[in-house]
Amino acid sequence: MYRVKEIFYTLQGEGAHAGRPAVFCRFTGCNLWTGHEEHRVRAICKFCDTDFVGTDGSGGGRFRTAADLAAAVAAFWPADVAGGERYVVCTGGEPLLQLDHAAVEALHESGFTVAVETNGTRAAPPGIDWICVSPKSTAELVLTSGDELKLVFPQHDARPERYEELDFARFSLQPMDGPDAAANTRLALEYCLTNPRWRLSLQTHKIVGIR
Ligand SMILES: C[S@@+](CC[C@H](N)C(=O)[O-])C[C@H]1O[C@@H](n2cnc3c(N)ncnc32)[C@H](O)[C@@H]1O
Ligand SMILES: Nc1nc2[nH]cc(C(=O)O)c2c(=O)[nH]1
Ligand code: SF4
Ligand SMILES: [Mg+2]
Repeated sequence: MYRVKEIFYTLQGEGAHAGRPAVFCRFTGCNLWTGHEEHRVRAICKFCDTDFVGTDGSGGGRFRTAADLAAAVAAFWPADVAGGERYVVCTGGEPLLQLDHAAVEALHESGFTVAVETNGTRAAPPGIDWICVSPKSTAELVLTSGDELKLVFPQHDARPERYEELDFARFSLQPMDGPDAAANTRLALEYCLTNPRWRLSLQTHKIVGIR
């Protein structure tokens, strides 16, 4: 059984694939925060910008099999668009609590290239086409290689230097959204200017006002 908060079609807003049309499949639940505001101060990850509780979002639900999940995702890829690769971003919550090899295979069989946004604390099933790891605070990192390491910045207990020798093809620094978003954007861009292995990742979907 897969529990999904919401499924929607939009542009990938962040990181190396920003601007790319994608179906987002947001899985319910996370191992670093319950998702309830009253627990945020005690959570390992305290700055989450996302509601991942329940299965009540648009396109959300409980899907019994991998084929059911893939069919639900495929229903959001517009039928009337020509060209381009079908692309799905599995996120959450923490997608690697639920995404397994069967789901990845079923998504491939439905014609999708499969990307994942993960906090990196759980192993990934084989076959994922793009793994973006976003380390959080003191949480132990299990996924130490992948396609992109996208660090939310600044985190006093998760500094960029700790990750920059890991085996990732791309290093992205994403300003922490919240009350200090403007100052954090300034800090992130200044860090990239002085540490050119890192590239600035803006949450462009928020800038243009889409999901
Ligand atoms: C909501 S998370 C879900 C996927 C996974 N649990 C993770 O943390 O990577 C999706 C992306 O949003 C980023 N994110 C969450 N809260 C943020 C915030 N306040 N500012 C900037 N990025 C944030 C995460 O670091 C991650 O890259
Ligand atoms: N447009 C858009 N791009 C995104 N990239 C990562 C997101 C996420 O919440 O995982 C996200 C999101 O929520 N919306
Ligand atoms: S790990 Fe990801 S989903 Fe979980 S609380 Fe942090 S940002 Fe949100
Ligand atoms: Mg988001």
